Amino acid sequence: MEYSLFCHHFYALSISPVKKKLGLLFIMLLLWVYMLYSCVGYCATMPPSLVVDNSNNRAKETDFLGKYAEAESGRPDLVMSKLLSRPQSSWTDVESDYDEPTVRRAPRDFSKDEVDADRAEEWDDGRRVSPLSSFSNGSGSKKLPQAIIIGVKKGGTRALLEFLRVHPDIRAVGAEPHFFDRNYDNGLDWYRDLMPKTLEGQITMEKTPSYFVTREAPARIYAMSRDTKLIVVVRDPVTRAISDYTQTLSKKPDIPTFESLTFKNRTTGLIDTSWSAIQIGIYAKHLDNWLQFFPMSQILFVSGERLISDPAGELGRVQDFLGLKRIITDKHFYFNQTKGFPCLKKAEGSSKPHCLGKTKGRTHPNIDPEVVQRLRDFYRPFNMKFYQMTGHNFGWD
Ligand SMILES: Nc1ncnc2c1ncn2[C@@H]1O[C@H](COP(=O)(O)OS(=O)(=O)O)[C@@H](OP(=O)(O)O)[C@H]1O
Repeated sequence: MEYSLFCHHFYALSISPVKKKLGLLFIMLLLWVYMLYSCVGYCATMPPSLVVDNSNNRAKETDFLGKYAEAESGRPDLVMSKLLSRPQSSWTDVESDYDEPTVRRAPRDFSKDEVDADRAEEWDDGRRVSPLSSFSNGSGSKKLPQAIIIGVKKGGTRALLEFLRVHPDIRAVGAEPHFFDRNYDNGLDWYRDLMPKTLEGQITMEKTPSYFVTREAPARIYAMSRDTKLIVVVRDPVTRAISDYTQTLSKKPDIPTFESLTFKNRTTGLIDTSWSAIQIGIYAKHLDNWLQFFPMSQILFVSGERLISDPAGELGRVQDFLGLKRIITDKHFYFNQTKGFPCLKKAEGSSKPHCLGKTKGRTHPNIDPEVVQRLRDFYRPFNMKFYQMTGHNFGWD
């Protein structure tokens, strides 16, 4: 009897309007908390706006430069003049996506404004960080990068960064900051703010392939930290040039043929070295610029070809160079027949296989073999010099 009375009361209470409202409120609260949670997570993964008021940063930067010049009593004038000069690419205007209106552009440069779109697509490839992982990213602090992939454009830099991100001791910014070429005036605080948070012992990284051909980049990186480790992914300069051209062609189908752009004068066979696609591949010249500031031991050259044929092997060298345990091994890769490239079995922050996007691994147009041969002849002495400088034969000849 008592039992049935209790049951009756309990039943009445459990379906009472008050209980129902409370239940509804509780669900709404849960939903609200989840939405807030998601929003925080999303915001935490957004890169800070590239358009900032940098007046404050500028002051800090000047202060930093002053301190730097004092400390660098060896060659402060050289460093200061390099640091304070306007960004320019080495040699002539090598990087085509540079959009500073005061900087002269190479006359036959067709790739203006195209590169970031390419990279943004690659970065925003559906592997958005979940709210949960954003919360786990809450600890730690943002640091300036200790290692940077400085080049080369179309070398395989995105593949290398995406592979490295699998390592638990590497945290990298996905988008290209272009700090040491285009955004230097924004100051180091701006740059640091772009970086993901890291815990003690984790390495912060970024990649901006145009640094390798930017005259001011070595001095500026040196000024940030002379201990910065530099990584350059190099690829056969002829294939690299064709890859570069293919990218431009995909955005601007009306540009002249590769063959006509290659020569200043087709009859004399004079190569147009003012064309950025050609100029970037003269690695020895650009490297010279870096060696004014960094010892060879601080620069690692990754073979773009081997990054495709043996990604684990190249990643092993990179992990050693960064002083990290070899965690990324051949177990992390599989060869995707459809893509025609190695892909990750599990990408960072995901349990799914991951190949790079469609802007990586494009089909190249057929180029007149005579022109290809002429380019091979053109690059040979520069390649030899580069092999000598690096002590490594990349086998392009
Ligand atoms: N695993 C994997 N998947 C896809 N693509 C790969 C991979 N490894 C290297 N590559 C080569 O990377 C080339 C693009 O180089 P980058 O990422 O340095 O280009 S960019 O400068 O950032 O635009 C790209 O050049 P193209 O083949 O000419 O498109 C690829 O050949």
